[in-house]
Amino acid sequence: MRRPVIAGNWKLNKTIGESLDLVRSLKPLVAEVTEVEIVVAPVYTALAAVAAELADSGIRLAAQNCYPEPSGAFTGEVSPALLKDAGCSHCIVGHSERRQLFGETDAFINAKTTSLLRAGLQVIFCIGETLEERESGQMFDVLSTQVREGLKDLTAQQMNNLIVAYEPVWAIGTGKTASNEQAEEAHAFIRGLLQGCFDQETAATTRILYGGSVKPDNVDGLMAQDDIDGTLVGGASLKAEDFARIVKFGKG
Ligand SMILES: O=C(CO)COP(=O)(O)O
Repeated sequence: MRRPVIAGNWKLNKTIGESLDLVRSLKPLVAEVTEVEIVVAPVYTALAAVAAELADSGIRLAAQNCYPEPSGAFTGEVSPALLKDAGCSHCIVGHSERRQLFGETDAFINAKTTSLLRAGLQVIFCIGETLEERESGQMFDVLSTQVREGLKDLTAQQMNNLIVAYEPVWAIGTGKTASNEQAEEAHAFIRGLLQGCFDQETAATTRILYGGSVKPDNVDGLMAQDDIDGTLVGGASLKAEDFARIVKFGKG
């Protein structure tokens, strides 16, 4: 049984005060939900304040990025241990915005993933193809490379602390969600890749989230798919009511 995960990636949005307002609104709306792992990812500067606000809730805290080195002359960077110190249990890596805007490679994402796992954090590992890659028939090759290179040298045991997020780049922030069938096809393929890289049990137990224009009105169909174990939500996670509805998927 894979426990569903609904994660909100707030990206570069919200002051500390606005972040606190959002979690204060969210907490009572999802207080009864126990069967879903709920995660929110504010900006770095709001992490510690949000962690304190979440202490009496089951909602978990993620960072949106990290740097793989533990300390040293890396101006402007934040290590996994410092994220843990700020109250994070999770960290997102490999988001397409970081791959595209900041030139992050699979090798760098692999270094971050390894470092986070060593520090005892849960990793939300993002992959996904662009529209051009999909339309030119490269989607499966792209996903395969991202999985193989990004998860290189990890053990099956480490995979217990890793969640994959499939986010087709063409569906992010565009309002164009992948159809249920398109998403399921990619998720089933990714599960097959995990079996090839690790073993059958790892493939069967790893949660694979879908991300890209997830909204209250499309989450139920996505979550009804066999290989979709949760969602990574951008825009709709910035409104407490919308995010709470997504957390309560399938309950109309
Ligand atoms: O990138 C995303 C989550 O990481 C998805 O963003 P949107 O839900 O705004 O499309």
